[in-house]
Amino acid sequence: YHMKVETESVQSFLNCRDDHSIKDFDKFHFSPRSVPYKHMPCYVLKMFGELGFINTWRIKTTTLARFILFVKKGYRDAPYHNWVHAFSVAHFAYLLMVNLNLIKNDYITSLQGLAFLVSCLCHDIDHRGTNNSFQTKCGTVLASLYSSEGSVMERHHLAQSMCILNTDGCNIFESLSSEEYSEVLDLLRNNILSTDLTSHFRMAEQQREMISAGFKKNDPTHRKLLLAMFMTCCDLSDQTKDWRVTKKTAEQIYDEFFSQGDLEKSMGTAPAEMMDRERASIPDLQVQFITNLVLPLFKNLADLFPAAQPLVDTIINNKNVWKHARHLFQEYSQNGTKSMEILL
Ligand SMILES: COc1ccc(Cl)c(-c2nnc3c(C)nc4ccc(C(=O)NCC(C)C)cc4n23)c1
Ligand SMILES: [Mg+2]
Ligand SMILES: [Zn+2]
Repeated sequence: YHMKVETESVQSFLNCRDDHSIKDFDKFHFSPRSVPYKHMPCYVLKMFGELGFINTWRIKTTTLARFILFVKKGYRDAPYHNWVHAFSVAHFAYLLMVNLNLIKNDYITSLQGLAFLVSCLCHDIDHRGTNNSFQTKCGTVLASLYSSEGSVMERHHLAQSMCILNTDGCNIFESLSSEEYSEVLDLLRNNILSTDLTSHFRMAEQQREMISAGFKKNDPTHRKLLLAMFMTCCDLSDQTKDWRVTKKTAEQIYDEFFSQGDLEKSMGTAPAEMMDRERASIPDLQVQFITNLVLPLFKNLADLFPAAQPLVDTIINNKNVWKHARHLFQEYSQNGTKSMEILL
């Protein structure tokens, strides 16, 4: 049996060498969700290689391959928070490093880049398709473990990531010195915890000030704020792709939200409006989310990196489609995601 698993997994890393069908893999407009599912592990390996991390940090390819497969296995098949989401988030980290030359222009060090890519890959491991307030409201096991510190799900994703690193043959950081090792774990912790949207709101103000005052490359606080900003950009990167991707993402997210709402109703608690398929208007919620969160975030990014301006333009286009969709939805208003079909 082990032979079968090993050969199958080795096979999954040979696919993308001869996959010439993928064009523009390193461009902002490329949708990582268009990569064939069975080629995704191989493309993760390719990203580590192209960013120079395998050589710089002396990572054994077999160890990296095994690590990637364990991370992939760590994701559940939730409608949105699954392995494909993790792959797309990691791909955007790769796009930022390649297109904004983050390491070459020493906005971040190579070690911070390595931790950034690994954090994105691991940031939602073992997500159950329910959010932090569900954990605390329903008193789940994860809430009993982490609710006193907040960011319940994010602490679980971090704990799961540490477990994988401590699994035989999966420690991709084994060749690092002890100080590099403790730094990379610290970065992993900060990066994964910063994907909690509610903590993003707290940092958004500081990020705004940092950008308008002028980013200082050797200011450790600026570095931390920048990495936190990058993590949220990657987590929301579906919004920077064309309408088809944005629409499909919304379908998956509200599929997950409405299932949580159904669960909360069956447990006798009233769900938030955005989780309630009877009350939520997806176009309205999306216009709000883009206006209040996505646009300010990517405008900050574009203020610091003008090469990111096309991302802002795409987000504005998508927001306008949602605005036009609003009246369409009212006309055909059915409940839940079914009415998404009317959007082309
Ligand atoms: C960065 O961490 C996360 C975690 C979970 C999710 Cl689902 C997302 C996420 N990724 N794409 C989306 C889109 C297109 N719409 C969303 C609408 C609402 C919310 C939400 O959680 N609102 C409550 C909060 C403001 C207190 C999240 C949404 N979202 C990001
Ligand atoms: Mg998350
Ligand atoms: Zn995520």
